[in-house]
Amino acid sequence: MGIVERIKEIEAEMARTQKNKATEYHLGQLKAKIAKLRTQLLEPPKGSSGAGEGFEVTKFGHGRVALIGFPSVGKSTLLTMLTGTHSEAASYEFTTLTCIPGIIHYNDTKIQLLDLPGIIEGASEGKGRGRQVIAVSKSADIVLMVLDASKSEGHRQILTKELEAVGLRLNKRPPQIYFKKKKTGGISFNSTLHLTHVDEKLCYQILHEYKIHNAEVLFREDATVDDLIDVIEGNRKYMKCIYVYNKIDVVGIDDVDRLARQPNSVVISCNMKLNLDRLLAKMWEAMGLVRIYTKPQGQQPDFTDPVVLSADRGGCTVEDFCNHIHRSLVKDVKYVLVWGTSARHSPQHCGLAQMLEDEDVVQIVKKKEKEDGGGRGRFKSHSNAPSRISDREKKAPLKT
Ligand SMILES: Nc1nc2c(ncn2[C@@H]2O[C@H](COP(=O)(O)OP(=O)(O)OP(=O)(O)O)[C@@H](O)[C@H]2O)c(=O)[nH]1
Ligand SMILES: [K+]
Ligand SMILES: [Mg+2]
Repeated sequence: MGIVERIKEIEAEMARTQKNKATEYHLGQLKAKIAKLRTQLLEPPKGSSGAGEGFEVTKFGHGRVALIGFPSVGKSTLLTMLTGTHSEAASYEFTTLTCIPGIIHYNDTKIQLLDLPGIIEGASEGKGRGRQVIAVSKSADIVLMVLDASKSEGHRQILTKELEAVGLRLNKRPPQIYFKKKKTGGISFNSTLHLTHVDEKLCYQILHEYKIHNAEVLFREDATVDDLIDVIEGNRKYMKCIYVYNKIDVVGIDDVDRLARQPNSVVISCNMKLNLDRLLAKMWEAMGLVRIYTKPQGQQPDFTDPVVLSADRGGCTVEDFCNHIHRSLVKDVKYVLVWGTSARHSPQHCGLAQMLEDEDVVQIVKKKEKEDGGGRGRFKSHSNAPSRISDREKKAPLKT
């Protein structure tokens, strides 16, 4: 019997089982069985390479965003509008059959946007090109779930379920459970607060299902069986997702208003170019990118080509900034001067551990060089010491 049939059979058994104190252990065990089967389903078929033909797109730019949604919601239309790339759009379903990348130029950065084939219910079990589409979306930094505003009820839940079935967790953070497998010593189960979903016995059952007999488990929140399974599986990806309700030109204003008020949601119309800038701003915020402008010694900062760091990938300390410029730079750095919101005063002498913030200006002072214009106090004499520069001012050359 195939894995998918096995999963269906267990789900049917769970649906038939009365939910009560006595059966919760059995149900918990069935959930673990399904999670294990789903992980097996995810393993790429023996000998296959990654996501399959037409889906191997190399990463490019400062971040990656994947367009996920049912067929004909407007994904390709949106990519064509936001990037210089044309992706075929048409009213029939499955117009797009491969992954088509475009580049969004935004805030001095390049963000790779991926158009993908529409996915349908059952995608996680391999329906259509679901498995490849979802594999590519897992490689992105954030997901834009594109929905047809005129018929999105239920679609959002279905898509969320399909993505969760392959280990994606949208707009969630990892459960606060400390879990460590041990060589010996049996299972130690502790919690820092009263638990209402999981008790020691259920935890043992779940661990037993994974043939784990020695482990340390500490619940730091009132987590559920699903949370515990997620922690044991350890292969979940926690991603931000923006719900993009497209085609609001064919929807009543009160429905549009209701959709717009939902968290992590944006309402747009590609056809009427409505609200696309708001979508870009929400996307930018979700990406959490940090632009650092370099200021060469004795010169003005270069505002055209920032070093772009990301809190999710690598981090935003002065050290990350130096490593981004080149690996061997860190050892020559005596300290750096920072202007901007992360500095208490401008410029501030900082070390490698200083966390940088978006639009900071950084000047590196190397060990052998002396500082620009003498000591800290004397630097003040340059009235043009850059502080937080607004976009407008950036355009006009700083007075020297
Ligand atoms: N009314 C309206 N129609 C739109 C809008 N955006 C796209 N469409 C239409 O919706 C249809 C589907 O658009 P596509 O961009 O092909 O949708 P898709 O999600 O890429 O479709 P697949 O590639 O098949 O998954 C096309 O006829 C578009 O012209 C919109 O804002 N309003
Ligand atoms: K289409
Ligand atoms: Mg398309």
